[in-house]
Amino acid sequence: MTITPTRETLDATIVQIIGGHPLSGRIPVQGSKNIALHLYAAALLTDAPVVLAAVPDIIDTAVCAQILTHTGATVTTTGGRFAVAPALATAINPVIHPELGHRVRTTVVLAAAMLARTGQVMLPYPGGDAFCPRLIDRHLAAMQAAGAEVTADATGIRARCGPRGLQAFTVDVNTPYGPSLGATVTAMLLAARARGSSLITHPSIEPEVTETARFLAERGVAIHFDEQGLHVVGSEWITGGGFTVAGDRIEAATMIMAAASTGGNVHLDGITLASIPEGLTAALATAGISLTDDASGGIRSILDGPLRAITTATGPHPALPTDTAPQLAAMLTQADGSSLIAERVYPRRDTHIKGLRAFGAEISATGSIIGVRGPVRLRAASAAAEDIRAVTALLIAALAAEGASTIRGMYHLRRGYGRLLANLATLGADITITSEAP
Ligand SMILES: CC(=O)N[C@H]1[C@@H](OP(=O)(O)OP(=O)(O)OC[C@H]2O[C@@H](n3ccc(=O)[nH]c3=O)[C@H](O)[C@@H]2O)O[C@H](CO)[C@@H](O)[C@@H]1O
Ligand SMILES: C=C(OP(=O)(O)O)C(=O)O
Repeated sequence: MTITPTRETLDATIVQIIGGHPLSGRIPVQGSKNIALHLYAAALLTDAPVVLAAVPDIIDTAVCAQILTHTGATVTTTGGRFAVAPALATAINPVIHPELGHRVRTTVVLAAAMLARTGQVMLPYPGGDAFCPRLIDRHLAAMQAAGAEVTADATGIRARCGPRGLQAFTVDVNTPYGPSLGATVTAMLLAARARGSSLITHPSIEPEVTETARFLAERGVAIHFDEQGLHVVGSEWITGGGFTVAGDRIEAATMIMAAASTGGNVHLDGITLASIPEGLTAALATAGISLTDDASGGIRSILDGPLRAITTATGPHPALPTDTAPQLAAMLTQADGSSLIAERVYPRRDTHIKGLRAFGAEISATGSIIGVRGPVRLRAASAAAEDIRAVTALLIAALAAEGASTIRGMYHLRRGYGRLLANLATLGADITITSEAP
């Protein structure tokens, strides 16, 4: 199956940036990558067609759409609208396409939806960014708790329920790094179809979880959070209808930090301050960037002088999102003083460091603590990265550096950002996209 532009085309793409121009202006924020991907899985649970609006035009949504098609669902994507009509339970092909499933992180969540609909599923090991081992034991524990027998071998995982189908269950989705976002959604989708009332303890409260819960609740699933956890009463019929994907808080953070790294401010449409996690707002405020809701819609970033060094830590929502830490490190190369970012969601997430050093950044990793010394006058460089947020960290460094830099790794960028380069150009970035000769 071919997703366009192809991986080969994107791997051969080189982005040249002539840095040193302050970025300012007004641009739209896309629908959230990670919320959309979990809603694609939730849509597989429904008994009537679903239309998702504001889906981002990225590789991961295209891959997930093809995974859904492979299960027998009818899907169409037009201009940010994703329409899906799942196959009847008896006609679902309970196999996640091995190659496609190995490309995205939500494979195991999609598999949970198929298990919930058909009582069985086969899936490859999930993909997504490979910055460190990313365990799925809590997802599999939820499947087992719901009554499935789960077996795994080198090629993938198989889960199968007995003749009684899914039963109500209790599962704990906590991990040594905090509640698992993905496993909370996996458990929630299983519970939405299990017979009886289930309890998910220590649930994640990331927007991916609360938006998927809202999607299910609007479709008739009884679901609520209390001090015990997340309660879900299984439903025999889950209706369809429309739902809008919330704005991408990680893309918003990326644009704010890119602009601030060049001394500029942005006005972002399609998102409000309520969608920005408190930990992110606080970290930006300490660095000298305040965010406000604008009367005309969207949010504005306002830099109150030279950037300042900060000490901060990533963590589960509403703390600073781990998916913004690489971009933050790039921005802090321009801040006055020594900054520290403690990574608390993944034991190591430091794939951006090597590339940032190529620009002359003074950056170190000691265990899970990233140290950045600034302000450094970055020099133009050629650099590549192999995951979404590491690539955006390099783009930020190139925008702040004097002269012409080249960045590679556009497959990873397009996995999560639909129009980032075009938006940066709108803000005044000097960007040329070329392709390496074959
Ligand atoms: C597609 C998507 O939405 N991806 C996001 C999702 O990933 P994802 O859902 O994979 O992240 P999790 O919240 O599950 O993982 C967080 C931490 O828990 C550990 N863990 C997770 C599951 C498990 O069964 N056992 C276990 O130990 C992981 O190794 C990791 O250290 O949340 C991450 C944390 O906010 C984000 O960085 C990703 O962008
Ligand atoms: C790590 C990320 O995504 P994924 O989980 O899809 O790899 C991310 O969005 O930063």
